[in-house]
Amino acid sequence: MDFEAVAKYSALHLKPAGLSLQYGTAGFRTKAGHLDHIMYRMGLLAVLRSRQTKSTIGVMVTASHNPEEDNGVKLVDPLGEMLTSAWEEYATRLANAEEQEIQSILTEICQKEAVKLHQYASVFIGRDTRPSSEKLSQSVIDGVSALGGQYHDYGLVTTPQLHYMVCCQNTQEHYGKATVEGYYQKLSKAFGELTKQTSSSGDDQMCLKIDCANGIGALKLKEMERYLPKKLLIHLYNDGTKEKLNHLCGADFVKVHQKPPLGLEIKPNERCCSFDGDADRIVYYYNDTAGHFHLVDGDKIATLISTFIKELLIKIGQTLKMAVVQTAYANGSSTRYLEETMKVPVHCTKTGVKHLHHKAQEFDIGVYFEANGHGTVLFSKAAEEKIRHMAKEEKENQKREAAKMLENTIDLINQTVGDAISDMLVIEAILALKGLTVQQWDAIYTDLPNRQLKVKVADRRVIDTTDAERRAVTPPGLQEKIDELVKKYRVSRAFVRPSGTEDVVRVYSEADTQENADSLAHEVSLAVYHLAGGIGEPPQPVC
Ligand SMILES: CC(=O)N[C@H]1[C@@H](OP(=O)(O)O)O[C@H](CO)[C@@H](O)[C@@H]1O
Ligand SMILES: [Mg+2]
Repeated sequence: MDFEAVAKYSALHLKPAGLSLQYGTAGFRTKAGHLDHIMYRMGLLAVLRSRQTKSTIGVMVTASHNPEEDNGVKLVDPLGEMLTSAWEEYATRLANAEEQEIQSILTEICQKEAVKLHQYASVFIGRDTRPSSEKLSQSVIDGVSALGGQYHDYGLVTTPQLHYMVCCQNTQEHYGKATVEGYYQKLSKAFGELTKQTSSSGDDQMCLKIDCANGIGALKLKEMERYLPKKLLIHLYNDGTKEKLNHLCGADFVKVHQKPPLGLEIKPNERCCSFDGDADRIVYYYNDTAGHFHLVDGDKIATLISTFIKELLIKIGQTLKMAVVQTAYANGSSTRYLEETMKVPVHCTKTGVKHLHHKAQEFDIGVYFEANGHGTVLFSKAAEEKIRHMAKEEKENQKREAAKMLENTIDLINQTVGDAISDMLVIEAILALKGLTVQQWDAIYTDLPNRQLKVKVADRRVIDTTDAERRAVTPPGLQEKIDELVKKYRVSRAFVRPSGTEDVVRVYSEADTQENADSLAHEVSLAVYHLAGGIGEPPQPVC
C-alpha cells in the first residue's frame, strides 16, 4: 500500500478535531461541512472492499430526504446491495480515526479480510443534486486514487441508478448495461411490454403528477421521458429549478406530515406521487371530491404489488413461496390485510433497507417496503429461471402470457434496491392492467390513524430496543410506561427507537382515531423526554 500517497492526500482532507460519526441506517449523514474527510476515507475503504471482493464497489454521495445543507455517503456492495455489516464497522473506525491511525487501521482491515494489495480495484461514484455533492465526490475520488484504484464518475444519478450500474458491472452486464441509458432502455422496454395489453381500450392514457422533491429525480425523469411509451403522461413538479431540495416537499415530507407537498396543485381524484431527494422512495396520494387528502404509502404499494404477483402465480400454477417484509412502522391494517385476507406471510425486521432486503432474500419472491415508500421485489434465481422458462416454452396460452407478465415485472423492478422510478412504473402498469383508479387502490383496506414524532435527547443511544425495534429494553421503566399508555386507547400500538439518520428519538403511534393517535404519540414523547434525557423544551401536543 502506498502510505505516502495516503498520508499526502489525507492532509488535504483533515478530520475536524473531536468529530465522531457512525455508519448508520443509510451510511454517514450530517452537515455537509463535516464530511470532507469521511468522503476521502470512504474512497480508501471502497478500494479495499473492491480488492477483497474482486468486484466493482459503488460510492453514492447523498443525504436523501435530509435538508439541503446536509450530505452523506453510502457504499454499494457487488450485487448492488448495501455494504455488509462487518465493513460498516470498518467504515466507522476509519471515519473516526485520528490522522496517525489511518495507516494501521487500513493495514488491519487488509489483514483481517485477506485483501490482496495488488488486486485491480474499481469504484463507481455517483452524486445527488446538493450544492455540496460535487466537491465531496471529488474527495471520494482522491481516496480512490490514493490507493491506486480505478474509478468511473457517473456524476448526477439517482441512488438506485448507481446500485443498478454496480450490479450490471459485476454480473458482466447480465443484469443490464452499466450505463444510465442502459437503465432507461431496460425499464422502458419492460414497461412497454407489460402494458401492451392495456393499449386496446382507447382511454388508456396514464396521467401522473410527480413531485420530484427538487432533487435528482426530476433530472433523470426528464432524460427518461423520450424512452417511455407515449401513453404514460407524466407531469413533473418541484423539479429543482426554483425551490430548495426537500423543502416542504418530497416523499418524506408527505408521509410524515400526511399532507400534499408545496408546489403541486391537486385536482380532485388526480393521481399524484412524490419522490424523495435521491429518488429511492415513492408515495402516492390524491384529494377526494370533498378536498380530503389521502396518502397511499409503502404499505399499500406492497399490497398492490404482492396481490398482482400472487394472482399471476396462481395463473401459472407454480407454488413459489412469496412473503412480504415490513418494519414496525407498517400500518397495522396493512399487516392484517396481508395476513388475513391475502393469506401472504408477513415478516417484520428492524428499520433500514438492508434488514428488509436480507429477509426478503429468504423467499422465492420477497416483496419488501418500508411504510415511507422505500422498497422493491426480490426474485430468487430459481424463481426467475422458472418464470423465464415458462414465458418461452409453456404451451398453454394463458399460463405463458401470465409468465410473460411476471418476466416483464422482473425486468421492470430494480432488484438491487428500492427505486422510485422503477416502482412508479410497476405501479402505473399494475393500475392500468387491473383497471384500478388510485381511489380503488386506496380502498383495499383503511389505514389506522397514526402519528410519527421526534424527541430530542442528550444521547439517543440510551434507548436500546428488541423485537424488531418494537420494544425498548433501556432506559429502565420506559417500556412499562409505554405499555401503560397504550392500554388507555383502543386498537392502539406505540414504540420508540433512536433514529439511525438524525440525532433524534422517533415515536410512532396508532389508534382508533387521529385524535387518539396524536394524543398517544404526545404522551409517549413526554415519557421519552422524561425517562431518556430529553433536552430543550418538553414536547408540545400535536396540533
Ligand atoms: C421512520 C423512517 O421512515 N425511518 C427512515 C430513516 O431511518 P431512521 O433510522 O428512522 O432515521 O431513514 C432511513 C434511510 O433512508 C430509512 O430506511 C428509514 O425507514
Ligand atoms: Mg432516499
